[in-house]
Amino acid sequence: MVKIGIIGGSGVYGVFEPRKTVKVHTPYGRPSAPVEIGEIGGVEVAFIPRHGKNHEFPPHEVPYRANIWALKELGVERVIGITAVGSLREEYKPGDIVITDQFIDFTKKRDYTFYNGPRVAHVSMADPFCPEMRKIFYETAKELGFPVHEKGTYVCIEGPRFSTRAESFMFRQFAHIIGMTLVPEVNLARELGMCYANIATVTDYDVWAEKPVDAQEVLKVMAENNYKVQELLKRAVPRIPEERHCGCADVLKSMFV
Ligand SMILES: CSC[C@H]1O[C@H](OP(=O)(O)O)[C@H](O)[C@@H]1O
Ligand SMILES: Nc1ncnc2[nH]cnc12
Repeated sequence: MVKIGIIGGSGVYGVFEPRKTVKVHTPYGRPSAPVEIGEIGGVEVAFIPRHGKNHEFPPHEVPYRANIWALKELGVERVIGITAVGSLREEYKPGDIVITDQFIDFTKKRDYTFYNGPRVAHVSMADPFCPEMRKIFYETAKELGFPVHEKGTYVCIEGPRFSTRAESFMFRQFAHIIGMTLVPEVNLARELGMCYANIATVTDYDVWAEKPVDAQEVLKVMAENNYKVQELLKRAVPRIPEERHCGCADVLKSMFV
């Protein structure tokens, strides 16, 4: 069984040489791409490029439910989501890594749940990210000498457009970073009792700063910083204990009505 799943974001395609590729069909359709199975530091890992093999799914059309379901079906218990984010604060600089600890949802029309009835669930999202994986990623990034923030609140917008200046000024009152894909990936993982950690790479200052953000810049900076994500995964993934001690799956005991 593959216990660790990685969902790669903009500019992150292939974090290892796949040993095999699996086509998975789910009740929610196909995932963004066939799931690649390979190894990182001797640990078996499954990988899905969130936007598809050729970046064909925009953030609001990513098949989030199929991606999470497919990983669950393969045995994954821990999901690592890699994202490119804009910065809402001076001190979160392009090239920095953020081990996100909270999010605020400004998306508008996605499939947020596996439980649309007759089974109804209200999942707790007070602490959305796995504390065990967050600690490992933060400590490993520091050890590698990468600029890393132990915490950060990610505001997730619907996209695919970037924010207006007025929106950006509003968002920076209460969040540190901004992106378009964390929701509903993180809450869907939790609904299936999986751990989720977010490794965000800052690619730009959002438009509260002088120069408007553009997609080419995001992809260019992400490509330049991709090696940090690769190194971090290589060193951190083998440190993730096989058995979970985090309590992320405990929500399942109390979420059903
Ligand atoms: C290419 S610019 C905007 C795009 O980049 C981020 O993608 P991801 O989170 O998958 O790395 C952002 O959320 C937008 O989808
Ligand atoms: N400034 C930004 N706004 C939204 N999503 C992003 N992804 C990367 N940079 C972004």
